[in-house]
Amino acid sequence: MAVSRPYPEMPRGSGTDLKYLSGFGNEFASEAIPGALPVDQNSPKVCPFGLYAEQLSGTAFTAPRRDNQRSWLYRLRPSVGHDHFEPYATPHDTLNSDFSACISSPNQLRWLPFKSPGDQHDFVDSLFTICGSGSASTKSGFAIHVYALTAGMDDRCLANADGDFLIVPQSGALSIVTEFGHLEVAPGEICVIQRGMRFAVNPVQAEASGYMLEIFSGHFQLPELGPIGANGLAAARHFLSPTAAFEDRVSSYTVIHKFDGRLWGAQQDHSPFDVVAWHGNYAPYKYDLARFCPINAAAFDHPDPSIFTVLTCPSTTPGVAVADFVIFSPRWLVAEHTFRPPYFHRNCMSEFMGLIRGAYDGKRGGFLPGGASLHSCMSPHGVDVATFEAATASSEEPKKIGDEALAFMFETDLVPRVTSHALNAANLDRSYQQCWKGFKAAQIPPAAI
Ligand SMILES: O=C(O)Cc1cc(O)ccc1O
Ligand SMILES: [Fe+2]
Repeated sequence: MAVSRPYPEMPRGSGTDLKYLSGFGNEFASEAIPGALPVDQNSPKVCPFGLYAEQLSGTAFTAPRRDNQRSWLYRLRPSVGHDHFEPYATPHDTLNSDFSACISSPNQLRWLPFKSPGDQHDFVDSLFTICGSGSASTKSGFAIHVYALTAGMDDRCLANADGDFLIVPQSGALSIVTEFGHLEVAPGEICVIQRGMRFAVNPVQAEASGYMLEIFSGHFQLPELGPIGANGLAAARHFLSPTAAFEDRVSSYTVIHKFDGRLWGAQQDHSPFDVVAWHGNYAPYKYDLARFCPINAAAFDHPDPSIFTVLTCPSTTPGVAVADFVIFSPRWLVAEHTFRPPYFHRNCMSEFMGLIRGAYDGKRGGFLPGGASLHSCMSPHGVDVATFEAATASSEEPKKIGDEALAFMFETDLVPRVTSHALNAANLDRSYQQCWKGFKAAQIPPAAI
């Protein structure tokens, strides 16, 4: 059994003793100081210790009860206590939320591992958008970014008014400070920081890099399980939200605010992480992908990858996602008389893939940890020649895709447009097509014609 850590989450070897609240979408309550949380009501005339009550709404006030998300934060000072927002420039200008001027390419695209830009930079300054669709201002669409940071955010934080971030670390653990408390997220884990929440990302070691999906509409939810039943895939209890933690620190602090695709910065004279207690169902969370319980074919044929969906952001069309987060994690392949790797196909959805570690069973070479591929709507793709030949000659024995392999896919119904800096990047694999050259044509015997 790969997962042997005690439950709930215990300290993770980096000197932290973080405690988490478990469950997906629960009504949580947490206080860093006993008695800080008003119990009978949300807005007392005077809050305990003179704290300020503030609501953070993640859905419209009138959203149906089952979808409604909001939390109440009890803080040392109201979050409005900052100076004017001024435009905030990043050194490389590689963050996009408007894709109208970007190019949608039918070409199969692949990138070798993304490297950090070289100079010292933090999470925000390192953001590099690869592709996306729609726009933040219409609250529709998504963006896919990579990050590669070599510095902490010091006295700076980010809040994204444009949507939710799903962060997928690839190398280096992240220590994430949020208004709700602290999260530590290592490669093999993911975290979600929703719209509006202030947070700061710091590397636990010297560097960290990874991928990030941003959705401009809605929120992630667990996929329906249908005939699978009540259990399987990601279990709600394995999602972990932080416990309240605060600092009362006077400092020259910059609040960076991403709004309608642009970054703005405002100064304030204190840390924004001053929430002493909170309650509600709108809170960041993390999830250890090792806890995912995959379902797979037990007799024959290759199922569609939707069986590996961890989280989905639904569109308004039933069964169709703005974006799904899907993983290809350790599991047994046992299907008989079956081509076991991913089949050749053309998909009405678009597929962005990344590799956290190891090798992906659909590609023998070229798809590397920290790299990425994009197969857009109806662009044909599938295994390379070497993988095809090995799979058609392989034995019928059960085969384990072991702990060393972990790939993921962001699958979207929208058409991704690729930024010019991603299309012109030095690490774009300009010979990707070559991996599909050399398939021998099937031969129909003349007698069969
Ligand atoms: O293209 C890919 O590698 C992703 C994928 C995996 C799979 O098992 C079936 C279909 C599919 O698109
Ligand atoms: Fe695919």
